[in-house]
Amino acid sequence: MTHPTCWIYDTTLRDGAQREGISLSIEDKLRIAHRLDALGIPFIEGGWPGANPKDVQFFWRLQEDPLTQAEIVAFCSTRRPGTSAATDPAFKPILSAGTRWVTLFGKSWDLHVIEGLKTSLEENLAMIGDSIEFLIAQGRRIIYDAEHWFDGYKQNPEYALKTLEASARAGAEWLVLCDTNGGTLPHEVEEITQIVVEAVASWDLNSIPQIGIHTHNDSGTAVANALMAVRSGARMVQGTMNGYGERCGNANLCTVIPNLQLKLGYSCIGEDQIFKLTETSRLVSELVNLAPDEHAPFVGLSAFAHKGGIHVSAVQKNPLTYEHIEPEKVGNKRRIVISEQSGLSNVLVKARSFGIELDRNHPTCREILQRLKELEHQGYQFEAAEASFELLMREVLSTRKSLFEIKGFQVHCDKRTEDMSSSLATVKVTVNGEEILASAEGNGPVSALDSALRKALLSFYPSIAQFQLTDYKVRILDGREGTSAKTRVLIESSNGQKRWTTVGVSTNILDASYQAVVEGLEYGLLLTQSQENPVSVKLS
Ligand SMILES: CC(=O)SCCNC(=O)CCNC(=O)[C@H](O)C(C)(C)COP(=O)(O)OP(=O)(O)OC[C@H]1O[C@@H](n2cnc3c(N)ncnc32)[C@H](O)[C@@H]1OP(=O)(O)O
Ligand SMILES: CC(=O)C(=O)O
Repeated sequence: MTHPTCWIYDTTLRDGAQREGISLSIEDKLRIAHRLDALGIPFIEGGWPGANPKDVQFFWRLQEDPLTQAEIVAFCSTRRPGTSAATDPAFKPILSAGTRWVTLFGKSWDLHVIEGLKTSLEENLAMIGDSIEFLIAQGRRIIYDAEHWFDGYKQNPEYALKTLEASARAGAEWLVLCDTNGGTLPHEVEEITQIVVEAVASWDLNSIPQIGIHTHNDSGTAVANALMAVRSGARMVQGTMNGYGERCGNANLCTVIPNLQLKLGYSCIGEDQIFKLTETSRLVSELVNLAPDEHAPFVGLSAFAHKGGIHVSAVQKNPLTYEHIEPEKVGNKRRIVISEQSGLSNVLVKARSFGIELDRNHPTCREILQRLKELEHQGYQFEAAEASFELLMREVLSTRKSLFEIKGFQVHCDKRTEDMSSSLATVKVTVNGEEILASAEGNGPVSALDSALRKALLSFYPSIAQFQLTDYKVRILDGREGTSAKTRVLIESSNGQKRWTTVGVSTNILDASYQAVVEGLEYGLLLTQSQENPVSVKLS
């Protein structure tokens, strides 16, 4: 069966870069463009050559290092009122960008023509027509972005259609309906797109342009609007990776593509490429220096995370019970989260992931679940601290090895001047019956304590030298208690190959940190030992 094509047009490098907080270097832009190319996106808008020096150079750099399959597109506006396209200096850098395709945006809304451009409705039609004809005469193919299409159509449908007709008669191959202010709702997009498709078919043209859609997310409906337009006959969707864009963003292509391809049967990117979507989404968020949205549909870390016991129990029997697609199709994976919302099914799945086979009828399983729920009630949170949960599980199963025992610690903090503060920690530890007293300094109490513990244990466990504390998060659990509030500390550690997270809770921030640091070291040592001597536990 052949699937209809819906062309995906990515504008992350132009409209995406208009999001507050994003500033891309030329190198970032090149890396993103190549990743989108590898994902199979057919049109990639690179920027507005001439609007800034970076965008000019980006297109030149791409000429030296071209994309393999995507069309790179330059973006610009129609000529200025009262000039001619041939003499408008703005088109010079567009031509020197050397792209085959140019996207030209023009005004559809009479309000913008009169009040924004301060020109006549007739002159705006001439600006659209001249600009397109000029660029085509220079060998370019044109995508026409009808800015404020839906608002313009609602105010003055006759004039809005005239602007589209002017672009079609001048030779634009795509007419893209833009919901620039993002205020239009899905049913309106459906209805108006249908009207446009019919109108365009009724014009007497040598070649009938195709319709595209460009939506913004100000009403939270950018993706829904794009899908409705496709249902009404649009065959190009413009959007951005992770929905980045001006104000509330653009249609998120990481949501649009799987919906179109996996649900509505359109061909957007190769069937052997869609599994790269999650990886590409995360890479782009890394390059734009924004934390990935963990709850993003399809590609978020939590998109296929199951937390409620009822869900986990059912998903074990058949994933379709709580998943709308197979996560692997978009390169994501199923995760089972452990928390006070868990049932025995969560415990069994987690145990298996730790190499522990449990029988759900064994009373110890219930005991683990009860301990988990009691500790979460006290403020512990295990969903992000799976290393602490594994230690808890091993303790209940009596398989938690005693690698060291801490007899006590002292921390002394010294603040002498505004700029000078230091801490000194002393710990007493026993390992294999031998007692060690070690002290270390740090720039704060947690760092001093961590260093003193490592110092005490290093000669017994040399692998500790590889462990690093990679993240430290503190959360106040009952803020109304002020400085005597209960604190939860999450510590992420790494041995260079693996990362693990541990948790501590106390009204004393140092004690909470201490619990998390000690479990972090213990878990790291367990990992080292299990790499050297793999063990599995079976409890039935
Ligand atoms: C819907 C969209 O997202 S469109 C893309 C928006 N993106 C950007 O604006 C980012 C890049 N923009 C820029 O770097 C600058 O705004 C430039 C280089 C384009 C223009 O800078 P300036 O010449 O200093 O003008 P300025 O930004 O103050 O105003 C924009 C001008 O473009 C005009 N303009 C807006 N749309 C169009 C259009 N479709 N056709 C022709 N002119 C237009 C405005 O009327 C205004 O003209 P004016 O200076 O005579 O009032
Ligand atoms: C062209 C464009 O970015 C818009 O109308 O939103």
